[in-house]
Amino acid sequence: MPEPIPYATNGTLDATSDRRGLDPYDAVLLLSFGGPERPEDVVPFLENVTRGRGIPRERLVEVGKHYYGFGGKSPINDQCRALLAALRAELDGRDISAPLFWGNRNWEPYLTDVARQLEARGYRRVVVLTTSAYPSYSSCRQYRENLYDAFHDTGLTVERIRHYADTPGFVAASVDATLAAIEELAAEPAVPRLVFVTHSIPTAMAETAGPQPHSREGGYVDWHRLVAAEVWRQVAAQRPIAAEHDLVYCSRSGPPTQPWLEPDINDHLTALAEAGERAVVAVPIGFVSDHMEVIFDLDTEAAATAHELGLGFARAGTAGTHPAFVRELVDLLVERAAVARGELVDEPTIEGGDPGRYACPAGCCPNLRHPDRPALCGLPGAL
Ligand SMILES: CC1=C(CCC(=O)O)c2cc3nc(cc4[nH]c(cc5[nH]c(cc1n2)c(C)c5CCC(=O)O)c(CCC(=O)O)c4C)C(CCC(=O)O)=C3C
Ligand SMILES: [Fe+2]
Repeated sequence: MPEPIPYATNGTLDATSDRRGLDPYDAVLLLSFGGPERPEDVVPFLENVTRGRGIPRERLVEVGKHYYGFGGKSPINDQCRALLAALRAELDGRDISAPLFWGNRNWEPYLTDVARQLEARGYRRVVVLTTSAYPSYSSCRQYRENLYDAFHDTGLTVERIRHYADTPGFVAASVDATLAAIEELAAEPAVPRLVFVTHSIPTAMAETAGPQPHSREGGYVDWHRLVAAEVWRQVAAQRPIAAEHDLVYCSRSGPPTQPWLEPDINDHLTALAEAGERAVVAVPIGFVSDHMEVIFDLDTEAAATAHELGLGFARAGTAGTHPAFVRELVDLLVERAAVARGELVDEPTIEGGDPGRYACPAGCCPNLRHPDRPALCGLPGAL
């Protein structure tokens, strides 16, 4: 027997074993960002993430401190393990025995290693779901480039589910989490204002994000605005909240000369306090789990800013392993398999949502530095 593949969720290790339910796929792959597990991992992890990305050294020192402040361990890998367990249970509950594997772009278990293991075991066709819900270079094409790097010299076919931020299950998880955060502010006399938060990206990346048509702000921002408005609408139907809501950003990096999406959450909290707002709920719709950006940029930094300003502050959870989200992801896998079999499918989204793409058109979310870098999961012949 060859070595077992780490992180196979059901012990089914070769492609000829039982793999019912997602035909024609013989395996599912959860693809995530990765994060350090111990202090010695922090520097090599940051080097992996930022190789060739032009991030100033001071920013790296600063981000390293965020990790060391949490013992050198990011929560993201444990969150992936929890998501794998939840997905396995949901798949089993639907009698889908296709094996589920896990690989990361920037840390162990590395995607490249998993790709080789799958090839060695005779897998042929894999469906991928990423822990990244929106279109943009950083949140979509960069994952597709890394899939190319890992799989292009294997015999495997790799396909992926569509973008899922605007699906009912992702939104339901965020609505529940926002209601829970509002409860935490119950002692505040003022009605809270919902401040939606996502990862800032360079404006040049934002303006070219996502398939056409999109507004001048680009597909990344458009998708967030739609999701934010829908979460606000569903929460407002159940609790008194402020009529206005906002979309703001965290985790800016890059050189100061390069424009990134604004406002930063800390600046925005200051502006809200000055305008007389008394309480806010930060809703991190841009993230799928409570990883380092969430526990540092929001729970540590933004919470401290709010405290200094005398602003009531609570942070809603991310989708994580919320049952509605886990069910949605499995629905999307089942839907993707039906598409691969050539069947017609519904593509559920929230009102006004874009169903996203199974395969990206040419030039979608372009790599602005290296436009010719190959990527998987595109339309045939499209770069
Ligand atoms: C859109 C987006 C998401 C959301 C979508 C998705 O989830 O994919 C995301 C997620 C994440 N980003 C993460 C970590 C980092 N991102 C960095 C740098 C960057 N992120 C960018 C964008 C995004 N990033 C960009 C444009 C850069 C600049 C450099 C470049 O152009 O590539 C850096 C370098 C240092 C810094 O500058 O901050 C680090 C350490 C972690 C792991 C957290 C953990 O460990 O718990 C996660 C989930
Ligand atoms: Fe990032």
